[in-house]
Amino acid sequence: MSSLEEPLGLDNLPSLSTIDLSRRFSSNRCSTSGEDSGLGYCWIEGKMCGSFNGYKEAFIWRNHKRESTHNECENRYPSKHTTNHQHTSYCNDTGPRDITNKIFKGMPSYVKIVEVGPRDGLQNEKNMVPTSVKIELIHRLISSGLSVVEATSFVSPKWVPQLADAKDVVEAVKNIEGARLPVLTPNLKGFEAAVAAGAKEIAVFASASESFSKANINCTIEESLARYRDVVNASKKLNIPVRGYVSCVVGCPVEGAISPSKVAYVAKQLHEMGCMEISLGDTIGIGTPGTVVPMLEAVMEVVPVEKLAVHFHDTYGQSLPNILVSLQMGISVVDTSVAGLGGCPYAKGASGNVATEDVVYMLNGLGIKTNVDLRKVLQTGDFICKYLGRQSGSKVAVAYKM
Ligand SMILES: CC(C)(COP(=O)([O-])OP(=O)([O-])OC[C@H]1O[C@@H](n2cnc3c(N)ncnc32)[C@H](O)[C@@H]1OP(=O)([O-])[O-])[C@@H](O)C(=O)NCCC(=O)NCCSC(=O)C[C@@](C)(O)CC(=O)[O-]
Repeated sequence: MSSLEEPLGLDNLPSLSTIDLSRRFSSNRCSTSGEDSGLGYCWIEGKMCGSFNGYKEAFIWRNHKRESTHNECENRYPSKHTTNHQHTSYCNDTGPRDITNKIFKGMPSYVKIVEVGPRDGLQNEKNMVPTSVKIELIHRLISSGLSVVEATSFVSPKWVPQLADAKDVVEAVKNIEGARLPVLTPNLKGFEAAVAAGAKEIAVFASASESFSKANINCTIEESLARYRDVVNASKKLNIPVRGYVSCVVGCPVEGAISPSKVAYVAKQLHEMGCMEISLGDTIGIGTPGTVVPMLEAVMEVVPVEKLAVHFHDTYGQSLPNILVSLQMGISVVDTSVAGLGGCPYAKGASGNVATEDVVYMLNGLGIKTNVDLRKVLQTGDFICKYLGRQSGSKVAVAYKM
């Protein structure tokens, strides 16, 4: 192995001050006078210049269409649905600088990471993970700087025995400060149990696929929405925030492709009933930017972008590009799972969620803040992988260990 191929040690992990310098200054746009390059913030020997465009100025893909009609060049932007489109067909007057600006313009300056490892990550484990290990995992994740850690689910223990200790987990972590610890609840029974245990935030989970809804929660989409209305109404009385999930946003293990309009419909229902955030889950990880972009476009027509989160499973290794296009479309909340743990017991073949370590690494490289300490997440991933006796699903963790 040459020295170039050797993995970086933790002390040498790429950061703004290393990789960004080469990229951000290649266009010579950032000066010490603070000229805003439009690329976001630039670093010169540790000092920031320029400013990041907030997500309010997000680069919404459908605006491209609108913009291009006023534009002198029809081919300026890639067409959203044509797969045979040549992505290099920019106008002659568009230089690399403009292209770079377009790529980075809508990116948020801060991304909230919602860590779902203790719930989505552990719900599919073959062997029961002891409650004490789950509690330790949650503590370590919070110490890594993660401000939202989904702790467990109050679902039927007959359906998901791995999380049958939900009450004990919540009772042990409910007073931890500095982080929010939502739990999943499929119905009022789960909601009441969660509240009794001390949960201060919950999540409900609907599906854009009728078949998956039946397999996962034993009811139709409409029945689930009716249940969730009851749960949200009950939570409003207690001032408990509710997150809403939509699963199978690109495809379903039974039905195959799911149309963006179905996803938009369920997301709108959850939003209108009062869910404060809607997380869009590619449950079986089959999406690519080619399918994720039209799905997000449809949802963004009916739910404000600042209320949206993305939740990718990495079955086909598409999570990072999917997250990147989501950020370009203005989304600033991303669900991840430490060490890439995860999978849904009712979605055969679904592999783990995108690894927290890999997302933090990418966001660090983009100069996007997360407040998450990559070193500590890597150590936390190491802790849980050692316990489970398996290699991490995080590429960054594997590279670091090589
Ligand atoms: C929804 C039910 C309960 C319906 O299950 P059911 O069998 O139709 O419900 P039921 O009302 O007939 O009750 C059956 C038994 O469960 C009990 N029960 C009923 N509710 C609860 C509860 N809340 N907590 C504890 N126990 C409960 C109930 O009391 C009864 O007990 P019994 O009388 O037989 O002893 C069941 O299907 C279930 O628990 N499903 C959850 C499955 C699950 O957690 N799947 C993984 C979620 S991951 C996901 O959806 C995707 C996501 C969010 O990660 C995003 C992505 O990845 O894309």
